[in-house]
Amino acid sequence: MEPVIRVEQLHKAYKSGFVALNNINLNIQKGEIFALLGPNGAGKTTLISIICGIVNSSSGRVTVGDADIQKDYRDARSQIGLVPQELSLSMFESVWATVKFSRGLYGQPANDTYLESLLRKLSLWEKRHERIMSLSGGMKRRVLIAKALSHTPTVLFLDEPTAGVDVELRQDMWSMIRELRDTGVTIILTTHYIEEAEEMADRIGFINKGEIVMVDDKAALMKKLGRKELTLELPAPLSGVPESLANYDLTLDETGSTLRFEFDSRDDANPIPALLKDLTAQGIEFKDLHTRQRSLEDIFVSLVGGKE
Ligand SMILES: Nc1ncnc2c1ncn2[C@@H]1O[C@H](COP(=O)(O)OP(=O)(O)OP(=O)(O)O)[C@@H](O)[C@H]1O
Repeated sequence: MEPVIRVEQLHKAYKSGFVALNNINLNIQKGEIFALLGPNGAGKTTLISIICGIVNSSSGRVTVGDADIQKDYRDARSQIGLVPQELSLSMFESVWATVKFSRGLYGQPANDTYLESLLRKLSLWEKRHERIMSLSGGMKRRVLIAKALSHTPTVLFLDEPTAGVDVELRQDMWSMIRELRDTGVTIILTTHYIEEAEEMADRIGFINKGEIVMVDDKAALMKKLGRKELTLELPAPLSGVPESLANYDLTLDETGSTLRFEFDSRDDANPIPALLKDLTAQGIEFKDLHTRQRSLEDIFVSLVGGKE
């Protein structure tokens, strides 16, 4: 797949001197749903604001398609739709007028046929004559998406699309975003809900303190999530993992008293009995043991944990 967005060595220091982005490199593939996951203040909004041309970078390069966001600003911007975090709508306007006006802002010729199909796709067509103020919160969010897509962009950014929305509306947003992707729009969403990234994304990028700490396919992450960890508390510390146990994925903590064993819980054969037998044969005893499933949250915490 070819990248539709390329971010190279992107650096952002705000006027205060605060470094919000530290040499970010990232490619977004055409047609994917990419979730940018990170805690509050990680730099998610700064990153998408730079790509969308709202905030200037300190250094580095971003291209959308073949357009450089600084040199070919208009071209780059015309390929992007942005759904901001806050509801930013004129409450007295009708749905139709709002969406039509947005398209005009991009200097695009009127295309009522396209706007009709867009409003139908977002289940807004029946509401087109209603004023924004009379719509429910969910419908207002749909109007924001319609505005962002009014100039036929190929890439849609959604900044925290379901922050503060109830469970039902969240499910609704998720299926709508999937439908948009199925029509060929590349989707980039920021979220601090791990569940949202897990549910929606083809790929997930973890950002923390202005750095991309990992980018991976969701499938690869789920494989890691399929892993279980067995922890054995030993009565007497070991100086190292014995050679004869090298074929097990074992790690010893720094005290030598906790032995951890990672294994794939989806394998039919459970490796724990064999390991315990081999430990006994080595004369290694344990006073306690427990297992736990690795979660996306564990992976995230282990990635960002050392950076406090
Ligand atoms: N205009 C600004 N001047 C100085 N610092 C800023 C400015 N805008 C953002 N920051 C700081 O940059 C860091 C990254 O902010 P950003 O909004 O990009 O994070 P975020 O990951 O989107 O967080 P959230 O999930 O809370 O929206 C934060 O520490 C923030 O305080």
